[in-house]
Amino acid sequence: MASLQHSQAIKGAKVLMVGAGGIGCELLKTLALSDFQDIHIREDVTDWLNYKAANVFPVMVGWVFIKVRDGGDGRECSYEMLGLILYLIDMDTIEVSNLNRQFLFRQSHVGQSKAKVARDAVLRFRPHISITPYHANVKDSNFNVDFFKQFNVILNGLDNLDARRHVNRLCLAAEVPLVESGTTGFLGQVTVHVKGKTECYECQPKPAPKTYPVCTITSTPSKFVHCVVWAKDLLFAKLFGDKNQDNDLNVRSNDAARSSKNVDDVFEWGENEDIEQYGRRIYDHVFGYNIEQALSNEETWKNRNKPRPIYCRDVLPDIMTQRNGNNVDKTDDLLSASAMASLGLKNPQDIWCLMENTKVFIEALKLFFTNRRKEIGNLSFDKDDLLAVEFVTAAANIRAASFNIPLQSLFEAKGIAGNIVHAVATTNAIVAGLIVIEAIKVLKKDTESYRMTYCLEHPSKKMLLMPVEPFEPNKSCCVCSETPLSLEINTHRSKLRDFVEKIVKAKLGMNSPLIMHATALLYEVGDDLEEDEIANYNANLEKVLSELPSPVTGGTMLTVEDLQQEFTCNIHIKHREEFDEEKEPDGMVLSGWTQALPEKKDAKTSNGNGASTSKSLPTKPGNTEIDTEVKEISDGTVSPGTKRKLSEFSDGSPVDHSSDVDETRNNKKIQKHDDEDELVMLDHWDSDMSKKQRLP
Ligand SMILES: Nc1ncnc2c1ncn2[C@@H]1O[C@H](COP(=O)(O)OP(=O)(O)OP(=O)(O)O)[C@@H](O)[C@H]1O
Ligand SMILES: [Zn+2]
Repeated sequence: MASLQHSQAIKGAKVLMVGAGGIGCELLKTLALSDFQDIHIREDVTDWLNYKAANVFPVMVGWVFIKVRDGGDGRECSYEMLGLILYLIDMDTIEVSNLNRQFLFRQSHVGQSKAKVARDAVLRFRPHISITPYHANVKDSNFNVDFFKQFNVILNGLDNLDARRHVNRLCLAAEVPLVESGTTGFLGQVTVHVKGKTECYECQPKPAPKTYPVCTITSTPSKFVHCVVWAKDLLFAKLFGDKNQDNDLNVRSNDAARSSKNVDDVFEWGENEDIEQYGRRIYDHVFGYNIEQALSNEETWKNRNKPRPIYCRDVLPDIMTQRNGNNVDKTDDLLSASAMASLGLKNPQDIWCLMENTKVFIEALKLFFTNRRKEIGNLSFDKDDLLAVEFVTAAANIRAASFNIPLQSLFEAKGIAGNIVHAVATTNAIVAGLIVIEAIKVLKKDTESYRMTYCLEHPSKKMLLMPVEPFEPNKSCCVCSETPLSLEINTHRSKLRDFVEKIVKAKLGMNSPLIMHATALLYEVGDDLEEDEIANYNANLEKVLSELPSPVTGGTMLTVEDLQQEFTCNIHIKHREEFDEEKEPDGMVLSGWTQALPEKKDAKTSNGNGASTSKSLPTKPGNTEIDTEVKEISDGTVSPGTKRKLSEFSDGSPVDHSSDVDETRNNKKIQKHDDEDELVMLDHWDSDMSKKQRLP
């Protein structure tokens, strides 16, 4: 399989891998094992592969290889490593949660750099390979365009849009090809991006994450996910997060008896208040009093089932320490870190009853306030923080009980709260194989054979993979073309800070922005700035646009630049007075697409190793056949974002996004910002792009 051509292409290649997580570890192993000279595989494996479909075979490099090594039947299996030079960047250390998903890591590695451990693990079976690990963020300034220029190809195994966009821009600036990848459960994809030849990673918009109207979260939940969003973004944030953050929870109580003297904010912990008392008071406020308040608004419940208020004393009359006994040994790390452990609840897949949820709620709150007091005020929900997950699960379940919504286990709630689609190791292995295949084509400069390949969940016609010829660059992409963007904004009300935070950083993904109006520099970030410059820029941040030293008004063209990313963007400003709070929560609307359909190309599809198949993809937009939408996969990876007809390739089942969770706060809808995974799109891209048919 590994032809001389392949070997020569790999020989001496200098490759940068970004990310040593689920895909990254597979990729590192597959890369290290890929450069074999000769391979004989067991017949049963060959049969299986032939049966499954020829196009699956090449992408199973890693998988097959392991099979061969494990179960060899005496046939020869030889390979020889050539001079592959690998650089590997990952900013993370290994956590317990990585162990069962990333096969290179062991318990003893917890706390160590992922990049270094991954390197060491691979060196054990490929000692001659050169792997340079960086325990660092790829957005650090030392990984600049010059750093990127030294590589023949960049391979991404990342899990968030922000880092992906950053790498995309550096690859464009350095003119180095990028092989991008992502998986979600059984779904996966690998795409190739070569400047000027194919679309860049940002040529196609990313579908907007699901958002929920504020009132659904605060008043009328109808699904468990609504309860989780409430528990995580409102209650958890209110109790343990930044006190200055806006929060839609009702913090006032007219019930003087229950709120004692804290009538202004019932969430304030009273000085002499026992922690369990405090927990019970919060419980009664959010699950009892607030529900009664909501019920008093008759109009809301005309066509809905009424919730029932729940008070702690009705579910759990006794003080918990008495019930548990005082036998909890607080010196035991686990008992003090987990409410479940402390209460003797073992199976995370069990669905707790209301009383158990109430106990977990009170116990988790107690543990936060007794053992993690210093963190309070700075916490944000982290799916890997067990105590936080326990608290959110319990709170979501109690709310669900109140609204007559079926309760869920901690395992389920964690998946929803953390926006987790459980990883499937085989998908990662397949995707890693696909990355290597595309990387080899890139190294061979075999442009014609590049394929974007999508792993489908439901194979049909014996195909698991859908390879598609890459698209040409999108002429209206603001990243790889110079098409200006347009921004509707109230120039008399919005401050420069709003523009920087909501547009330049959040939407354009710039790290170190510089903002210019004609020749006037309005804002800049950098280590080498003088103090007076910093003061000046800080003062500008607080000014409304029309009152800046060089006023920004309707008709102004702003230039925004990120020097590290070598990315420049012109933004045409349009003044607009009013914005719809629900639909345009940022109070500004950025648009960029000229709506032109990408140029048509011949509808060539092929199998993963370049041979073509007889299947062709749909030819007309608005095809009346049932389309399956292949879209953003939740860990920030992107599949076409447009409709493709998959019916010839799959059974047409839609991609399941049920676990995509979004947040709601600040009296408005906001987009999901999972700890790693932010999916952002420019306003109005979605509606138009969802109609586009990229395939000719
Ligand atoms: N900006 C960045 N710089 C360097 N590495 C990054 C950056 N952003 C993400 N990564 C790395 O990319 C990897 C993505 O891998 P993966 O999706 O498997 O996530 P994980 O954290 O390993 O697992 P999980 O998210 O399932 O807990 C992670 O190891 C993460 O540290
Ligand atoms: Zn582009």
